[in-house]
Amino acid sequence: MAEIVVVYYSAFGHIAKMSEAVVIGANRIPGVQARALRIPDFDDESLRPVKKENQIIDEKVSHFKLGKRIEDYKENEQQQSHIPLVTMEDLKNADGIIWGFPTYLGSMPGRVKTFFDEAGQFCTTGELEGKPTALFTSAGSIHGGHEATLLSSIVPLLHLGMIFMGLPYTENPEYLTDEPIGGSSYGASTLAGPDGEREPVQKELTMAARLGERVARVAKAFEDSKPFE
Ligand SMILES: Cc1cc2nc3c(=O)[nH]c(=O)nc-3n(C[C@H](O)[C@H](O)[C@H](O)COP(=O)(O)O)c2cc1C
Repeated sequence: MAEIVVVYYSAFGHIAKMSEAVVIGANRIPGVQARALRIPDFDDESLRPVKKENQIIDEKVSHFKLGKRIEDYKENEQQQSHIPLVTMEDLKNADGIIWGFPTYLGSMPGRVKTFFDEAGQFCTTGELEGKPTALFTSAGSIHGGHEATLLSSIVPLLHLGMIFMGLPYTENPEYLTDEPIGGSSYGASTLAGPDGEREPVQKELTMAARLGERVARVAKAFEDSKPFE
């Protein structure tokens, strides 16, 4: 059995929904078991990006509905509480790892970078080397940095010696479109909207599922090619 872990961070639930689709896709491959695991927010509330003192209510930023967002954040934290927290052991034991996180300032959230830094120990031990890996993200705006986030996030994965996989055109005709949807050669993505009200649409979820399927197929093939232990 090849094990796939979908490791995600999600403040408002969009990435959590995408992770469900990635798990479903990975589980389509016979002999694969996939599950989602969560990177929790910072324990220290002063480091969290979503907090009351950041929610300045002002005419200029009214389209972001910032006041409402602190309530959404708390609700989403509660809704995701049944998803187990990821550990370093989970990463070591997995045959493939798919990472999902929102776009913050055109790159990965600080909490996710901190988690990668903690996993930096594997650069020297090589325990993640050779595992297939992929990425998905979400962004408030269609021009908010989906591709910048995915591209820059490949870097730590390569430092860890993982084998990066994207989303090929031939398998994903959905992103050859003029519709305002996420998705690119670098990984799956969804739009949250400037006020966070948009939900992932079916085409984005379909691409997320295919990403899971693709990594799972390779992880299973690698597992099958290992010498009998
Ligand atoms: C600190 C912070 C920075 C953000 N930066 C961006 C950004 O650069 N571009 C963008 O389109 N959206 C940005 N957003 C919006 C997030 O991408 C959006 O909330 C996220 O995709 C929703 O995913 P989630 O529901 O899984 O948390 C930012 C949000 C926060 C809290």
